[in-house]
Amino acid sequence: MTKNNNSKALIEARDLCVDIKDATILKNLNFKVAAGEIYALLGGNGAGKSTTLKTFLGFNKPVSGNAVIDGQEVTSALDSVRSKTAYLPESATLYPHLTARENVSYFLSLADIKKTDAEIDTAFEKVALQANARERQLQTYSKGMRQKTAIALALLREAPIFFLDEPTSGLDPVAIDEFNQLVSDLAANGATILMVTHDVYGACQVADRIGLLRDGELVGEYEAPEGGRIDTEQVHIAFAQRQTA
Ligand SMILES: Nc1ncnc2c1ncn2[C@@H]1O[C@H](COP(=O)(O)OP(=O)(O)OP(=O)(O)O)[C@@H](O)[C@H]1O
Repeated sequence: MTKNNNSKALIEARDLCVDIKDATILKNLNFKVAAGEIYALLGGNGAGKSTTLKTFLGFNKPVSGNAVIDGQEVTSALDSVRSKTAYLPESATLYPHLTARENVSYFLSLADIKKTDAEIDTAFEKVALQANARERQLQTYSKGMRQKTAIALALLREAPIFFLDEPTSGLDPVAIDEFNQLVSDLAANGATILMVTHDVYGACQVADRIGLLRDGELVGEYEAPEGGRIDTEQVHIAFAQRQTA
């Protein structure tokens, strides 16, 4: 896999340093995610995954270095950057008492985006959200179905860049496979995806590249071979060593 070699970087950490309450959390973080690439930032508890995501979402201001999205520094071009990005938190922040269709329509109207019912149905079809579920309140949904709704919304917003926070935690194995397929399809259609996770196996299944994060530093990068996957055992060993080093 060499997607990243020729494509423009849409997500980039450049010598990124972030402090939280006087503690240095991210230490000179450098990585690039190319257009159409799936990059998994893998790390144990407290490694700095959420801090990295929050920095790219504009909630943390770097003390030095840059978080750059599509060539723009996040903190100085927040509105522009946010219009290009979709964020899927660990628990989707949609309204439980609204149906999937109502949720999507409501959030689109907030963003002043007009879509027809047919276009909304096309998005639901792309994420394989069954027709008979679309008019049900989200409080009756599984986590996998809520994620599908959130991704359908992102597709309708035409956001080309996705940030996924522990996307497969709490999903059963079938839902994980389905989700990974959906993420691969998104990337195949041009989406750029940064996911943070502590799931070595899941990251190796879906990512084009993995960055191993430990104690706020990138300590290794792994790339899938052309047409293949990143070797789970190699990453698992490195992950375990890094945890105990
Ligand atoms: N609001 C905060 N106040 C104090 N320390 C914080 C705060 N947020 C994060 N930290 C610290 O920053 C470090 C990185 O946390 P972060 O949440 O980014 O890690 P993570 O890799 O996402 O971990 P997890 O997998 O447990 O969610 C940790 O040591 C954490 O205690």
